[in-house]
Amino acid sequence: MSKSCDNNCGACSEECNERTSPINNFLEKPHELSSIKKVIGIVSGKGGVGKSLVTSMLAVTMNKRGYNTAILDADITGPSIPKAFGIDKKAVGNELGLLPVKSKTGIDIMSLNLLLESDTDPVVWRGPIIAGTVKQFWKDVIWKDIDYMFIDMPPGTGDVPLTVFQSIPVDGIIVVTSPQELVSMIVAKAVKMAEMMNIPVIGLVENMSYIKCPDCDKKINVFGESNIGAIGEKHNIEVLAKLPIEPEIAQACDKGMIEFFDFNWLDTIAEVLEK
Ligand SMILES: Nc1ncnc2c1ncn2[C@@H]1O[C@H](COP(=O)(O)OP(=O)(O)OP(=O)(O)O)[C@@H](O)[C@H]1O
Repeated sequence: MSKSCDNNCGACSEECNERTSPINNFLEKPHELSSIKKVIGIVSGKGGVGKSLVTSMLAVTMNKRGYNTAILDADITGPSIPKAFGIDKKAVGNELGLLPVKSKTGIDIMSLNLLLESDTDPVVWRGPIIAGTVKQFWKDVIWKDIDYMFIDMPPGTGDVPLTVFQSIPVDGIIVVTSPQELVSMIVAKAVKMAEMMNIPVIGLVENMSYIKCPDCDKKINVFGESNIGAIGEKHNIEVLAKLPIEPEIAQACDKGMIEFFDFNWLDTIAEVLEK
């Protein structure tokens, strides 16, 4: 029994001998026509560190390896996935459910921007509506024969990520950080949240880790020496990738060409996922 036990088993997630009622299970079933083998959440402690970019690149990496891949864009108020893939057509539905839009290389994508009339319309919604929309992307969209689904999570550890973790059976999370963040605190928070939700942390990705000198190929740590390795060790989590600051990445995203950008930074993650 936990030291702080107040005998309210209904509101507690700890398994113990004194438990009087089962742990609450808020998991939602996917659409009956969906088939999704693995669900990976991409999280970050704050916005703008490259979470959507890593989500897109992971989907591209797995798709190139021959897997049926999908992206559920749960970043409802800042959906940037359709732009990176240059998708301008809208998602449509039929009497059975909503259909994801296929990218040029065949990645299934659902994002609020694929449903809004104009992708510049702001989403001024309260938390429960946003969380409800994410649940609908899971329950009402027909995700056919998906080997790997990547969820671009909203940044932070607030209400919406919590609902996503409770309602979607996430197999593991990948934490994206950047060196200028308060990495140690951010990673600790993400790891603790994952522990509370019983979700394994697959590994860490350090984005904007360095720039490569165009003349001599030397790696320059713009934000100083990274201590992501030590932080990973402290929490027993592997650092799976370090991405450089690369203007061509930003350009590929801006032009909607991320699928055709040549990179291999995430191959280690692909191998871990395949295992
Ligand atoms: N390594 C990089 N090199 C160059 N540009 C990058 C890199 N990582 C991200 N960017 C650019 O930075 C911007 C923000 O990235 P992104 O949208 O992936 O962040 P995010 O963490 O998902 O943000 P938010 O959660 O606020 O939506 C994008 O324009 C992206 O193209």
